[in-house]
Amino acid sequence: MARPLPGAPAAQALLAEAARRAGRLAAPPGLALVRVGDDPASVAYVRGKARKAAEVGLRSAVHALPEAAPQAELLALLGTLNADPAVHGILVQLPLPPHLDPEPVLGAILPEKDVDGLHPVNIGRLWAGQPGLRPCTPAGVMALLAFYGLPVAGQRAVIVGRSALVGRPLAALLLNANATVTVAHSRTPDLGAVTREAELLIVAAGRAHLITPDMVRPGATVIDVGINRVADAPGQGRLTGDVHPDVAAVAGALTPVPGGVGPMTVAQLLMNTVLAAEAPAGQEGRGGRFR
Ligand SMILES: Nc1nc2c(c(=O)[nH]1)N[C@@H](CN(C=O)c1ccc(C(=O)N[C@@H](CCC(=O)O)C(=O)O)cc1)CN2
Repeated sequence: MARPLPGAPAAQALLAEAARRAGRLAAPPGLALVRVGDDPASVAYVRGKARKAAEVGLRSAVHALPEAAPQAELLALLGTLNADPAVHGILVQLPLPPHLDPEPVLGAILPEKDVDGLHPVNIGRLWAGQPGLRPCTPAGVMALLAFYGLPVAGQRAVIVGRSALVGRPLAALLLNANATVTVAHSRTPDLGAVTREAELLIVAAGRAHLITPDMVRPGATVIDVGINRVADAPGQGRLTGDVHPDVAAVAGALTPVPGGVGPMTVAQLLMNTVLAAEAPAGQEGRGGRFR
């Protein structure tokens, strides 16, 4: 059976490190959490981020705009937060309502306050192998692998999924860590032939149980980033990953869903906020602290 890789102890270690470093600063790092609309999942995620921020000694504020807020109102809020020296990190919870275009919104956040790592400057720095703030879930996956002492350098890594939030930045992080990386996606023919090559298989496709045991190389490390709500139980439904539970019989190590990568996303956000607060303004590219 695969070695289970629960996220809680790894997230706890990252949160403890964030708390230790936040405590060394002259003032608590400030995090602005921006939410538009009342999507229940987004409300819950933002609430969870604010709660964890308080636990590690960060100062956070939630800015909730109504569902119909125009783009100009959101951009004006981001301008105010950019100009506030007590705000070190700004996060706009995704997805935005359909009338809002995420590209100019994410691009309006100052790169040095972009604790989600989604500003084009930070994406460019990531792909150039330069210091910068990194997207939270992919950086959380790297932290999870490091916590469990799982090798990355020299590994044949396959990512299933090419989203801007997970698949693409994770490919850059793995490359920067000297893995040999393949990105597969919904139009990859014979997906199983590609995933069976992987010593390190990371799945962020958003399709419940897409990866079955026959698609996994025996002994592979499998990281399941999928969070799918399946309506096979009364009430809200049950959460399950992109990886079929039977993969545990083939893989060498496997993250659970829930309780795997999810908690790392929030922990990494708070670490990114501490990194942003540590870097003196304008020095984030040279100081090397965002690496
Ligand atoms: N601006 C951003 N928006 C979104 C991001 C992001 O990184 N930045 N990621 C996701 C949502 N997300 C954080 O925002 C997130 C998702 C899941 C979890 C988590 O801990 N999941 C738990 C299960 C929770 C549940 O019961 O629903 C788990 O996997 O164990 C945390 C954060 C999209 N939006």
